[in-house]
Amino acid sequence: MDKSMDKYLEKAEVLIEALPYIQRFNRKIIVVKYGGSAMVDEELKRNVIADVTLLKLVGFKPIIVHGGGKEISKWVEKSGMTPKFINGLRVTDEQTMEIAEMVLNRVNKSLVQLVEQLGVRAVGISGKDGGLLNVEKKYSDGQDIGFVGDVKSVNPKILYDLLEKDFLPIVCPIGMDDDYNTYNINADDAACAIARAVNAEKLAFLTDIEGVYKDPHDPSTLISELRIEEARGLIGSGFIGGGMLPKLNNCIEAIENGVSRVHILDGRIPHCLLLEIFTNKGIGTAILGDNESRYYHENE
Ligand SMILES: Nc1ncnc2c1ncn2[C@@H]1O[C@H](COP(=O)(O)OP(=O)(O)O)[C@@H](O)[C@H]1O
Ligand SMILES: CC(=O)N[C@@H](CCC(=O)OP(=O)(O)O)C(=O)O
Repeated sequence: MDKSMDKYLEKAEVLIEALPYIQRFNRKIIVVKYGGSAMVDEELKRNVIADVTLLKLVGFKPIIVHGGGKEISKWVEKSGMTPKFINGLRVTDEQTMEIAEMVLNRVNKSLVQLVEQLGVRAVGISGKDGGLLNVEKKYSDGQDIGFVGDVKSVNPKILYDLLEKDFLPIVCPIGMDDDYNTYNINADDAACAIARAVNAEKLAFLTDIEGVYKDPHDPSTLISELRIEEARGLIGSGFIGGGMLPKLNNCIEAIENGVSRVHILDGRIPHCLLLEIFTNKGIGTAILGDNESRYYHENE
């Protein structure tokens, strides 16, 4: 055969490899938590949005829940304040809350714009819309951290309505309490609560590290499959720190509450979402229930 045909054959093989996954996830909800470095770099941002748009176009029902912590910190500093975090959560006074809401809404609409440019209808909402995220004030180890919300309940009706009308929902992590006060929610917490409420088939956290390491100082200890009990053990061992701690706790909570598979992916790798979903190998760390494998079986 003509040598020049090889690269086309390779492309065809990639598509064939994707076929069972396209069938498996047809009409299934996939929640993508988008944050960290992949949000700051414009090219990576376009890649992530292109991937999610492709998922939508091949028949999945993706929902994006985004962060924007780095952008919020930039504007907090521009306002002459110093960003402050306790256990990974932003200490959010009234002025910081105002900045966070403005920044997150702006980020939200910029993501809508990118999706729309690719020809898919997107709707950007916050947890305030349609009563999506109802919160109560959160304390961190008993400390008052201001307007930080703990998700108490999720009303997913607005998401189901948007999905039914074929929109791609894009959600920013702001919510209200019973008295209609505005709260800042950690985007991982918001994504986990939403994935649980809609019984998502998959929850993927795009972050700025390869996945979970047994030892964060040794990249050769990257974990490909992590079962809930092992994850608890790792947390107990003290090897999980920083923002990975709440992330992993959210992963455990999601699996225990009906989300089938949870993934921590390196958002710095172009098209990490497609590589995880459409290839037999998968990447990053998959967090699984006790009897699950990260690879799907023919008879599942
Ligand atoms: N065992 C570990 N494995 C992987 N990452 C870890 C581990 N312990 C701590 N971390 C830190 O957690 C960070 C990811 O959390 P975070 O910065 O909150 O992500 P994001 O901003 O995407 O939500 C990594 O960049 C890493 O520095
Ligand atoms: C309470 C709290 O910490 N809220 C976060 C919300 C944004 C976020 O989580 O953004 P990333 O996912 O990009 O980190 C914050 O203010 O930074």
